[in-house]
Amino acid sequence: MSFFDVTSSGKIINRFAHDFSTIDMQLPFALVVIFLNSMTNIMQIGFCVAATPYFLILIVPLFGCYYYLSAYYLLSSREIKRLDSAARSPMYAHFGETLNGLVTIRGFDDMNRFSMQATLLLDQSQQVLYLTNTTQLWLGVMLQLLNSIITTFVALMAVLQRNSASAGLFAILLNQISGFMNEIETLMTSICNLETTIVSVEHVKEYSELVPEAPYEIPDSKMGKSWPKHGQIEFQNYSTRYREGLEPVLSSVNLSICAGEHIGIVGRTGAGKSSVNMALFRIIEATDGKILIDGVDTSTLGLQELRSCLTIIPQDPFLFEATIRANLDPFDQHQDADIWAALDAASLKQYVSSLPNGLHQQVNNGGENMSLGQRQLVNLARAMLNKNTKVLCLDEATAAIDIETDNAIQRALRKSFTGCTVLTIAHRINTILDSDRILVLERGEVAEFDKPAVLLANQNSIFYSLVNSHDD
Ligand SMILES: Nc1ncnc2c1ncn2[C@@H]1O[C@H](COP(=O)(O)OP(=O)(O)OP(=O)(O)O)[C@@H](O)[C@H]1O
Repeated sequence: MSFFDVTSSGKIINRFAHDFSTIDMQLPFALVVIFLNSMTNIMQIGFCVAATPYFLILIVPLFGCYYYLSAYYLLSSREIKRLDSAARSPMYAHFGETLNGLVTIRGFDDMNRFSMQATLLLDQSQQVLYLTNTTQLWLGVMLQLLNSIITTFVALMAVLQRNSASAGLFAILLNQISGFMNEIETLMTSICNLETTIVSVEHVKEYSELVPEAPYEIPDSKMGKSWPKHGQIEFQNYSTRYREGLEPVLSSVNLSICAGEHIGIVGRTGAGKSSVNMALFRIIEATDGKILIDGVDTSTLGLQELRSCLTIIPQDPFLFEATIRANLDPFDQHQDADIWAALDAASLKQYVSSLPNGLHQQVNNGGENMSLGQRQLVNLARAMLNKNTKVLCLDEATAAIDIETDNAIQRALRKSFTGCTVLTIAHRINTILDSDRILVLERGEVAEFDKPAVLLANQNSIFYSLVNSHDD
């Protein structure tokens, strides 16, 4: 995930669009042109040398000049290619962001600003094309200059050798030299193109060497489908951070959560509440210590095995571009009756029944055609369908829902997930007051962890002050 944190979407689109198209379309073409032109050049040089051995005198300085010119040209063209790639990324990123935010942009009547910015970014990316064309023109002019010098040299030789060589032979030689120059020019441009297209190969290679997540599957894993049986969670001296070089977001956390316990997690913004879920699902890996679920160290499991056994309703509800049914049951494992029951428990039955296509109503990309609250409820219903889960994480899952529906959902959650270990990050503190224990986090450390009544009895506790500040 740290890769996506630090890499813009425009940069990724650029790699998959521009760099791949360069490798697919230009690279093979450049290779073929280089091969064909080299063969033609060798034959032409052979012919010229056979016609007059004086041509050999020209070859060494000629290649010296070509070498110097191509090295000089390549220095700039390589950098220009990099600039070209860098100038395209903001354009792609802007385009993607505009598509995602179309509704908001139209809502704020800000179309002009976005279209002007798009034009500006397009212009900026085209400026580099101008540089590419001018450097190529420069190379063409220099090569033509060399061509004229050599042609003049051969013509001079023809005058000097007018008594010993035939005019016809020199006419053929001059003709060959002009052809040779054209071929050399194409060859050099192709070598330079090859060098610059290699930058795209470099880019793709860089991505192919990124360090991947931990293995999805561990061969011969002995966990089986019944794990976890109880849902007991233990953090042992656990520390983690989002990326190398950043401060830890959880430090030396020691917690023991019993099977079936309901834990409310509170703390100020940025205290590390969501990071607990990230750590449980191994979206971020431990820098120290470990997490045990039913006595099994989660770092020894395959990611697929671990994540499919836990259930989360995240802060940002995620919906696929598919029907409501496919969103609730992506692997088509449940009967319609179970899906309706889950929708009923999540207070969504009435809404889905009122839709023209019911369960088969299409959901737009990211759930754009639903309100945030409805998206959260669909996520909730999806979790409720997964009755076998033993660990449920709720990350401010009902933040966008009105209080009445929230209360109904809290009741439904308790009913649907009896016997499950539930970790709830609460937006409304009253929804976690009846938890078995409350975990208060402060700057990534466990500040308090006890029964709500015990924490509320202590007027100096952070939880006490949080509850009272909410009452205000
Ligand atoms: N993707 C990320 N990359 C780097 N740092 C991050 C990332 N996500 C969160 N953090 C940092 O980690 C710390 C803990 O964040 P976390 O989201 O766990 O806090 P939180 O208590 O859930 O906050 P909130 O109540 O606002 O959701 C914060 O300082 C935050 O800036």
